[in-house]
Amino acid sequence: MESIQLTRLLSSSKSSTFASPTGLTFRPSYRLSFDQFLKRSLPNGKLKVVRSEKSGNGSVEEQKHAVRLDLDRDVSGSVIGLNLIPTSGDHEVINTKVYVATVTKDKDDEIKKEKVETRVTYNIVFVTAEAAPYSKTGGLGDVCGSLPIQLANHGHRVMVVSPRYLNGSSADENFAHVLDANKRIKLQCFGGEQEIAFFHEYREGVDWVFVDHPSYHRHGNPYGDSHGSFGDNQFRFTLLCHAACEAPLVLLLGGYTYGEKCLFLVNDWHAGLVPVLLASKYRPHGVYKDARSILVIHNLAHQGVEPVASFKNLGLPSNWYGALEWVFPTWARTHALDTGEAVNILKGAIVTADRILTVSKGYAWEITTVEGGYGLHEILSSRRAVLNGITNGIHVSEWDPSSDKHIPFCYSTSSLSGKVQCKTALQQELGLPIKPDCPLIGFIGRLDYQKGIDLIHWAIPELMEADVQFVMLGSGDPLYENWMRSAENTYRDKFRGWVGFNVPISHRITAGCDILLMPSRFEPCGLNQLYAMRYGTIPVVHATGGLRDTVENFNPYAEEGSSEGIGWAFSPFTKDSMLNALRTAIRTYKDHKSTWEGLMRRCMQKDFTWENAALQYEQVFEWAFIDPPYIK
Ligand SMILES: Nc1ncnc2c1ncn2[C@@H]1O[C@H](COP(=O)(O)OP(=O)(O)O[C@H]2O[C@H](CO)[C@@H](O)[C@H](O)[C@H]2O)[C@@H](O)[C@H]1O
Repeated sequence: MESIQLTRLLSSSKSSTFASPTGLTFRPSYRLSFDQFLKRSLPNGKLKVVRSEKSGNGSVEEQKHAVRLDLDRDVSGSVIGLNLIPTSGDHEVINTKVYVATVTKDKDDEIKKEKVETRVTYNIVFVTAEAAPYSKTGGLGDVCGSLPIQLANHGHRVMVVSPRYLNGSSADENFAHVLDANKRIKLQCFGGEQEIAFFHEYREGVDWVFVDHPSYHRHGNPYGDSHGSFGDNQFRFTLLCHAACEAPLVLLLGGYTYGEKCLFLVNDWHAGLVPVLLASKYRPHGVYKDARSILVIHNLAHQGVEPVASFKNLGLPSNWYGALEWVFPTWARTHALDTGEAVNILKGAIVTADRILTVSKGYAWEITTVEGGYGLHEILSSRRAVLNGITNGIHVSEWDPSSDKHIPFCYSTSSLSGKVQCKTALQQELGLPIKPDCPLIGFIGRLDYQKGIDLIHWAIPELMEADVQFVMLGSGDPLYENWMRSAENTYRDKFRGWVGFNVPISHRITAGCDILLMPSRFEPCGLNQLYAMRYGTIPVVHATGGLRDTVENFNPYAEEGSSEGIGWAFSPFTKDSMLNALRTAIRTYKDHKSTWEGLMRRCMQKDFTWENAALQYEQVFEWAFIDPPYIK
């Protein structure tokens, strides 16, 4: 069987940068390598046929992206078609409407199936404090490391801008293939000119762009070290935002810039100055008039709040203070003379971005409530018309029990035996008694207030009375790190606490455990429960935000025993409610083996690919460009 893609350029969508059709350009899908393109004109002269053969494992082969489609004209000068040619030099790309037809042929060359879909492609610029595998402290890194690749697979031109962190550890190896882009620029902020350099790697169809500055080179993680958060984080992420606004204008990637008509996807407060800069610094000078920005909120608890005096450092016109202005309620002030005034970067992004997204539908609603809005619920409610929730996907090839290189035995729905082997191997690795039938419960995550770690702390004495084993992997609050160490001594045969951040171990725990516990106080989406399900590990979660959206409660008595549930979502947020859910899960595991296997299979069959989410993102992109910029 071979697959042929027909790509036809029909029209530009709102090509305001290029007044006449002669300016139309199209950047072909990154899924196809240049050498695989076969140019063919159809009789009407307007259709080009592009042929692609994928490699055996379905992966993409070598890609060259300095490619331009030039216009074919008839003698009168009218456009009649397109030519595909290699190109170099500065070249602006605008949005195009691409009709993609997939035709499947059998060996006798008979057409069996034809599927035609319309896609508008965009120049997308992610701005983020972390992007895996280069940098990751949590789910933000996962999302910004995988969603861009999916969008590039859909034919969009995608750049991800994040800092080039170097901390002198083996993690620096993650940047081994990142090269100096030979572009230094000076940014106006913090009382003078700050010089930064751009680095770049083109990988999996995405331009990974890194902002380099000495303040990104230090021990610790992207935000802090063992002494706490870095004191100059506002400076470090202000640089990121200024640099990200310049990158589409100044960086020649694959021979041409991204240009002004791009879509900024601004992730969390670290990137929050981008929409404020677009509105205050660029648009008044006629730049980025056709760009749009979408704020993606992964965690509202962190807002980038600093003293008012720091406003002058941000490189914003002074009359824009109001956008970032923030006054703490009286109860949150520290002393009688504290006026509560501050600058809040996330708030600035909420009031200037064209649209707002969060990482699940449930969380999109929660942040408009007093309980979930962290003081921003009223502002967020006022923008409800442009606020949407899209549940994250996961990197399904990185998290795949049938091929995971971090786990000792692979398995799949058709052969589950590897799972119990992963479990006994994990028990052995952790020095726990090897008991294949003893329910093994896992927790992976940051040890902080959000993750409900206090609930686990209070529940452990009761839980340890049952015939169970418990393993925790996490770092964060030193109080809980020390508690994990001491609990190991108290429950030698039942409890293990691994303090640290370790990706291979997180895979082994995900595969080896029977149950994954996530008692998060709030959870915008949550990825660990999705990874767990893919590995047939049943989630027990607090029914909040994305956890409630993704973990359908299993009720053995519902629907005459054929409940489609895939885990347990407990509520309210109390120790007893969590223990009840865990006891039900443990009982089901021990006494109802076939029910448990059904749960495992249903979990593993769930579709958490990025494909689903990417289509929803594309819908929101379209809406963003239908409306004029929120702040003109
Ligand atoms: N000690 C450790 N060792 C190894 N790996 C570890 C680890 N601790 C955590 N991880 C990994 O970090 C990621 C955590 O992702 P989550 O989505 O669960 O939470 P996080 O709160 O960071 O993300 C925020 O952003 C994401 C993305 O939008 C939202 O899903 C989430 O709700 C929101 O709080 C997972 O890949 C997990 O395996």
